[in-house]
This record gives sequence, C-alpha cells and structure tokens, in this order.
Amino acid sequence: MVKIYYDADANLEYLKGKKIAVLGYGSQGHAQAQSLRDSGLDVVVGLRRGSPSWAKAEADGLEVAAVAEACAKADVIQVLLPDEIQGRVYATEIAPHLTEGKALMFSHGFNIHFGQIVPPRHVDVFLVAPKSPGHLVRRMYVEGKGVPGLVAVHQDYTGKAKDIALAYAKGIGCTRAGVFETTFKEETETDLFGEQAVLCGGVSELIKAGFDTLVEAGYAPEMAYFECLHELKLIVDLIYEGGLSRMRYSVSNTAEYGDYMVGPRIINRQTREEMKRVLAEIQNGTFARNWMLENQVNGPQFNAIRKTEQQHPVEKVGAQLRQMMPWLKK
Ligand SMILES: NC(=O)C1=CN([C@@H]2O[C@H](COP(=O)(O)OP(=O)(O)OC[C@H]3O[C@@H](n4cnc5c(N)ncnc54)[C@H](OP(=O)(O)O)[C@@H]3O)[C@@H](O)[C@H]2O)C=CC1
Ligand SMILES: CC[C@](O)(C(C)=O)C(=O)O
Ligand SMILES: [Mg+2]
Ligand SMILES: [Mg+2]
Repeated sequence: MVKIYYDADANLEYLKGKKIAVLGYGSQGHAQAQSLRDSGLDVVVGLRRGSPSWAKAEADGLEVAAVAEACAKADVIQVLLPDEIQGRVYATEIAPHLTEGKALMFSHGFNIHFGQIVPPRHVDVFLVAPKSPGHLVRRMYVEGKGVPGLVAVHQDYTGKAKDIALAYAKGIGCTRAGVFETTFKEETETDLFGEQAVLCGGVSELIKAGFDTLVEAGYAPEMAYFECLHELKLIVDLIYEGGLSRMRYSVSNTAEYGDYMVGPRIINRQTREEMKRVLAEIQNGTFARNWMLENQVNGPQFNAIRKTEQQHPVEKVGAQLRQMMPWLKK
C-alpha cells in the first residue's frame, strides 16, 4: 500500500533557518519559489544574470542571484531548470557548492535516474514532484488548496532527507492534497509515459486527428475547434472532479452510448500495443538517450517540429476564437 503524507505529517521547522535556492523561474520555479516564500521560508532564486526570468523574479519581490552564488549560500538546492540542461549546469555551477550536509532536490527524477547527474555521497538527494503544471501549483496554493505530489529519497546522508522533503512539499501546498511516497525510477518512468502517451502526446494527436477529420469532410473549422478542443476542458473538468462515471453521468445517454461503442475503435489493440513499446523505450533508456543526443546538436528536430505544430490550422482558428473570450487570456 502506497504511503501518503498530509499536512499533519510534515513540519516546516525542518526548513526554518535554512536557505532554499530555487534554480529556475519558469513553470515550476515561479510557483514553488513564491509559495515557499509565502509559507515563511527563506528563498533565493538562482538564474542567469540579465535573463527574462531574472526580471520577473525580482518584480515578484524575490531575492535573485546567479546560479553558482545561490548554490553557495543555500542549504537546500531545488533544480527547476529544463531537464535537458540540468547535467551541464550541475557540473559547472552546482556541484562545486555541494558541501557536506546540503540537500540537492528535483521535481523530476530524469537526470538522477538516467545518470546525467551523480551527486557526491555527502549530500541528501530527494525529489518533491507536484503532479500538476506549475501555474496550477501556484493557483491552488493561493486559493488555500493544493495539488497532489510525489516524494522520493535517493540518498539520505543526514538522516533527515524525508523530513526536509515533506517540509518542502508542505511549503508549496502539496501536503494539503496528499504526497505519495515513490522512487526516482517510478516517478521518472510514469511521468514520461503519462506525458507522452496520454497527457501531451496522446491528447494533442487526438485533438488534431478529430479536427482534421471534420475539416477535411467540409465542416467549418470553428465547429471542429469547439467540438475537438474547446469542449475538451469541460469534459476533463468533470472527469477530474468525479472520474469517468461523473462525466458519463453528466453527458447525454447518446454521448455515453457513443463513448462505449466508438472509444475502443479509436484507442484500439494496436494503440495499446504501441503504448507498451513506448513504455519499454522509456524503461530501457532509448527515449532519454534520444532526447540527450537531440540536445547535443541544439535540437534541430525538436525545433522544426515545434514550428510546424504551431502552424496547425487548429492553432490558427483557436487563436481567433479565443480573442472573443478575453477571460481566457491570463
Ligand atoms: N512544467 C511543469 O509543470 C513541470 C515540470 N517539472 C519539472 O520541473 C523542472 C523545471 O521544468 P519547467 O518548470 O517546465 O521549466 P521551464 O522551462 O518552465 O523554466 C526553466 C527556467 O530555467 C531558467 N534557465 C534556463 N536555462 C538556464 C541556465 N542555463 N541557467 C539558469 N537558469 C536557466 C529559465 O530562465 P531563462 O530562460 O529566463 O534564463 C526558466 O526560468 C524540470 O525538471 C521538469 O521536468 C515537473 C513537474 C511539472
Ligand atoms: C504532463 C507534463 C509534465 O509531466 C507535468 C506538467 O507534470 C511536465 O513535464 O511538464
Ligand atoms: Mg508530470
Ligand atoms: Mg514531466
């Protein structure tokens, strides 16, 4: 049975009097740094001098320093830089400051699990991984709620690694929703699988395939956009609140019958076989190797696909339609 920790299991005192360096001020960095600060903890954000993130963090009232400087003064170093550059920044700017008894932490186990970062024995190494995009981590914290999170300890040098990790999870609101104990291996492999097969890769392709099918059959792109993208959020909100059953309770019986008849034709045996192959490539390191190699040559394939995807007609019609819904802008 998986162990779950809530507010009462975590004590912020383990971080009181300690300095926390949050490296990066992107999706997770801005959310975690601000929430830790609002939880009464001492935070410095580590960034590239003069970068857009530096100005943002300063405007949000946070102490900011260059990465090496932040690591030098910190007791706990949270690495919220893009996964693909963590190994390089670790070697040059973080490792020299990992003196005995400090803590090195992550929100994704990629670099530790795939051996891109090998910390010294004399530090704690753990992860606190919110199961949510960063902007919602912050929004939920501000609303007095929280997103679920994962905690895993890779190295416990001080004997206090889990206590410090749970205090950190409390500082960003995760213990309000529940923090689940796991391992770096399990977090890394399930996170990669989820984002590739379902949450990002699976959903994006499903949206485009549905949209293209309707448009190619002569229906208006606006109709196709509402059916295949806009309404998805409303359906997913119902699933999020009460599972598939809640969604199926709320939609019409016609929609529910269509769901049962057609869903398995779209996500069929072949798709499930492919999912198994995708998982195997994550487990045996093929995906990680390809991603690292892609970055060694400055991401030509990644950048080209990103550009093409931004030009897809569903993005063009969506941009126009969302202008009519100004409340979506933020
Ligand atoms: N996105 C998410 O919601 C989630 C992310 N994670 C994990 O969190 C980590 C961070 O991801 P995410 O928040 O998406 O990252 P982002 O890409 O959103 O942000 C990266 C930040 O790092 C800064 N940065 C980039 N290069 C450098 C550098 N060389 N030196 C110093 N700062 C640099 C960027 O600032 P600038 O470019 O302005 O210099 C930016 O502030 C990853 O491990 C990811 O897997 C885990 C759960 C969810
Ligand atoms: C689903 C994508 C994610 O894993 C996340 C927001 O949890 C990520 O890496 O950004
Ligand atoms: Mg994730
Ligand atoms: Mg991820």
